[in-house]
Amino acid sequence: MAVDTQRFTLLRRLHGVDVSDIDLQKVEGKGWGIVTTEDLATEEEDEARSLMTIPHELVLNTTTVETYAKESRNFRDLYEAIGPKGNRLDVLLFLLAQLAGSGEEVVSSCWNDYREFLPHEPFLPTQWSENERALLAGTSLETAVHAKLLALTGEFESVREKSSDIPFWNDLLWIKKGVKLQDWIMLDAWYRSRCLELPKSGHSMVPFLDMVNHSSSPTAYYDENSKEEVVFSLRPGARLSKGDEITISYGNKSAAEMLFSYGFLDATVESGSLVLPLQPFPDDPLRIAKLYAFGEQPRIHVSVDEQGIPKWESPFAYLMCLNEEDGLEFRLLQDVEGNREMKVFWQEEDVSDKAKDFEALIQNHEISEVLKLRVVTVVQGCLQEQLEKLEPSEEVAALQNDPEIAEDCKRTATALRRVEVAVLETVVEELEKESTALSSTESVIAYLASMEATHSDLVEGDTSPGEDDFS
Ligand SMILES: C[S@@+](CC[C@H](N)C(=O)[O-])C[C@H]1O[C@@H](n2cnc3c(N)ncnc32)[C@H](O)[C@@H]1O
Repeated sequence: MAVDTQRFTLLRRLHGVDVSDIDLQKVEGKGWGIVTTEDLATEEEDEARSLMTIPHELVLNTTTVETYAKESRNFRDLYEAIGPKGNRLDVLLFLLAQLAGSGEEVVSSCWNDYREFLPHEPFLPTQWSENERALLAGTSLETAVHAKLLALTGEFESVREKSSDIPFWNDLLWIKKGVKLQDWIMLDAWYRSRCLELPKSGHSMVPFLDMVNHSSSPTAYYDENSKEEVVFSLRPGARLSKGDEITISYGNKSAAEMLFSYGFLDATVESGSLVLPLQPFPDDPLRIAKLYAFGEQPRIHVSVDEQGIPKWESPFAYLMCLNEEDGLEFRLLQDVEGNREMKVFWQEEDVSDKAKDFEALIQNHEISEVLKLRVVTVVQGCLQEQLEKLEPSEEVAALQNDPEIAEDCKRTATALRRVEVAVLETVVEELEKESTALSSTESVIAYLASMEATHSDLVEGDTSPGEDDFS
């Protein structure tokens, strides 16, 4: 048995983690993984067969960090100085304290020792070098990774500034340990790639369970029992031979999300999806009101399922393509106390709580097909623009041949580009069909004819372009 796995076993026993018929092992291309030490089989109707039970005390989330802050005065100083908090930031602070190894007061649970089993080499795109990240140009990850790095830099600066006022942490983190932005990015990568959603404890990091790799056809799952222990069990109907890897599902995520959060693409998945940002028309006088009423970042979701069926969805595109002549109106109403509130009206009806439902709201409009055609055209234009961006530039082609760049980054970036192009091309084709069908409806033909007539009247009557020529 390798020294690493012996140490892992010791640590597991020391912290009361029970296992049966499984062990830790290196798995080709995946780092560590969990494998069976016996042939294992369950029938569909069998009771769940437990493979590992992890005590609740080892679960790391905001509750455990809060408890820990009560016990450790030094950590409490740090914890109270940094805010606002949330599960992720709390856990990152805890891991930062562990990373700094701040002595007796900040040694807790198993995380101090467990850290050595976590990946220290870069594996997420946020950890890639600048040139490696440039390989993502044109993919939906390009802006996501850039935005995440900006956010991480801001967060790190804020932690540094606030902790520098506390002599203990200033000395330990910034003088003795010389913690760098890259360390903070690594802590974020650990959290993102190892955080699970437990049914009772919520988003948590769970040591030992976090050694299980992902598969789209998983053989195991996790749960919490009545003692809030985390139980890792074989799925009903699973059949494994001795030495086979046991896997769970990390969720049904797009290729970009998998690469962003876990650093790999699942080559066995035939379906694909992606999310693109959508901007309102820059010259739309209602654009600010529309963004405000919509209440979240406008996006286009596109996907192609295992059967090759394309789908697209963009609630904002419907709102974006409507204007006052169609019956859309924003009113600022004031209550008796003088508070002002913006309300959205559609054909005189208050639809303020339905700003994401315009696809349904336009159904009964007399020119609903015209309105739908506008949306289809806008979405199609955005997808086509993204397809152009996905054409590998000369710079990307040169980076693909650069021996300094990790092969893994080249491979995954190329695979992501291929998946996104395939999804976009299929959805654009579908939109083309929808556009053709809508363009041949009577209402669209009549509408376009009336537009043309109005245009000709204007041109005929307009002999001298003057101050009113806005063309
Ligand atoms: C929760 S950890 C699993 C344990 C991990 N293999 C390790 O060595 O620590 C998640 C990470 O495992 C790797 N991983 C999990 N499933 C994988 C898969 N199907 N293919 C490639 N890598 C995988 C990725 O690096 C991912 O970020």
